[in-house]
Amino acid sequence: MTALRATHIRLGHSVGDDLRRAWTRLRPSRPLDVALSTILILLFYRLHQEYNLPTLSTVMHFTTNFITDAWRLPGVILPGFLFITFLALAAFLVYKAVYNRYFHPLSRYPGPFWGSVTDLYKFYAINSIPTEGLKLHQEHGPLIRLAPNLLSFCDPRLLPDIYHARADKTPFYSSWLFGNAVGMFQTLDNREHARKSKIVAPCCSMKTLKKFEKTIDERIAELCDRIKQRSTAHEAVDFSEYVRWWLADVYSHIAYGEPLGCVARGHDVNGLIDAIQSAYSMVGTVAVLPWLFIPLIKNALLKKLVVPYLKASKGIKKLTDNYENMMVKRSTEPHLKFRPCLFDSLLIPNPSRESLSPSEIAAEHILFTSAALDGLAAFISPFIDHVTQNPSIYRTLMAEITDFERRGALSGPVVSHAETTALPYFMACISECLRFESPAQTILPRYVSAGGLVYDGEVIPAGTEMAASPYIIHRSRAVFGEDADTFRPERWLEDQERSARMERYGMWWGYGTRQCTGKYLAQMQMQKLCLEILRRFEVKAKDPERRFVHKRWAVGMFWEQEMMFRGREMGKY
Ligand code: HEM
Repeated sequence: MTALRATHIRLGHSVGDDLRRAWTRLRPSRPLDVALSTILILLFYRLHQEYNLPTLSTVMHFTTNFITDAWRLPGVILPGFLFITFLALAAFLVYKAVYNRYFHPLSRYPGPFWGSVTDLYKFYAINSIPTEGLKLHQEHGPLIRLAPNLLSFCDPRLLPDIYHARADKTPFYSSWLFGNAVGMFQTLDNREHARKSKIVAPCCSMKTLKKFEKTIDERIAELCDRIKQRSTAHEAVDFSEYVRWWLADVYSHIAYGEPLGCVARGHDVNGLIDAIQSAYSMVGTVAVLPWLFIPLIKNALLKKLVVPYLKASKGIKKLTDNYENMMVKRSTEPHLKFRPCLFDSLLIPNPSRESLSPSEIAAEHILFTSAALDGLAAFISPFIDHVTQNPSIYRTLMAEITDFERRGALSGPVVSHAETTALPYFMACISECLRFESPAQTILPRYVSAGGLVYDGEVIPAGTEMAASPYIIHRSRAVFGEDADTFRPERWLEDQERSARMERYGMWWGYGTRQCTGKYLAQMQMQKLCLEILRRFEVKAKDPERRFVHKRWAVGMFWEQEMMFRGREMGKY
């Protein structure tokens, strides 16, 4: 709250300073500003002439007339009221836009015009940041203003100052609020997050996850069998779709004791994947206009009237239903009752620590279901594409895998997670794909904490939203090299000191204390699956000219990745 209240602190600037600064900004080198301001002034002049409404007293006069004449002129009252409301709203918006553009404490920072006047620019920025944001940073430098109170930064040295343990998230994250509780990811307050993380994070440590490695093996073996069936029939496989089905199955198996059955049945069982993807529209909207949408969806009556008709909320409902059905199944079906599952420890009361409420546990499950699918799908699809489409990378990688097979260093039926980490070139490809693709690629905003932040001699006030996009940070030439725009795994093998620096400033798992909780689960799944696919099959794009459909949402989305697989003989080497 302190951070929020501090948003409008002016840092000792006087009105005179502001006016002078605004005046210096209106110079002919900014023709777009001058043109827009002129249009605005002309528009107001026209309104003034047309409706003869030059002063506040005239507006008051109209208002009182409308009210007193109400009983006589019912046909006029509504249009009149609407007109005045419209006028008041327009005046407020213009005032806000002018304030944001010229008098806001962040007005000195460069950036897109619309970002400097309205929060609505976030609608565009949320998905365009990896491409447009990168260009803006190249043009304007390390800090750009994406919305009146939001600065995007691309200087990796700022990461520890922004993503520190006491930093609060901003309402940008307040999406998916249809339930009564929020998961860790959407928890804004750092203390509240620490409370939840203390309880949930131990479920996701590498040591705990070891017990699910055999479960992952079972699912990998099933997927590879399916792909093999298709490959013997010389049929192309939509790999991106199979990956999503596989991820839904693995998560369900680990979290509830049995797979959903997507890979076996060859479709999105219960429409769960569609449900997750449909929720994105709401995520985007709530993230951009939290002040409008959060009260709306939290209001009991509106929630009843509006929310059931939104496609996104149907998606969330499906996720919740899936969670509830699976929990009922677990408690009633004997073969599931004693199978160990991911969040078992959350359900057992433990006097030595706090517990999560049932709705908080449900929120974590729903969050994990969607994170487990999106983040990993955004990694596995492009990984297989990068390493198989580049002949030199593919040759080097396959030579390494063959060499390890020959030496008996890859066990079966599925390679172990520990074994995957021993292949240096394979691991360099993993790091390079995390860097280059950055599955979570949108901006990840935090409030500047009390006391503000000094950067380049300038004070950025407390309460400012500061955000970095992993995709942009990973293009820093100072950290990742002059060829940061190229996919080149070798960069991870050339110089130990540089590799350590790249690790230190990499934010593929996020940065600081609020890094990805599913990191170890993700690593285990992606390294084992990718290596096993490459080890068992020769992989080619069906049409190298049209390899997939790609959309940059908050995470990268891949569809229609048609690939041809041909069985390799394992153990031949
Ligand atoms: C390649 C795969 C993945 C990538 C690149 C990834 C990336 C990220 C990133 C960048 C964040 C931080 C976002 C922020 O600062 O706001 C994050 C948070 C999170 N991720 Fe992942 N993720 C992946 C897979 C997973 C998986 C498989 C799970 C769980 C099954 C998961 C669960 C979470 C959770 C719970 C958070 C919130 C952490 C918190 O706020 O404390 N992620 N992830």
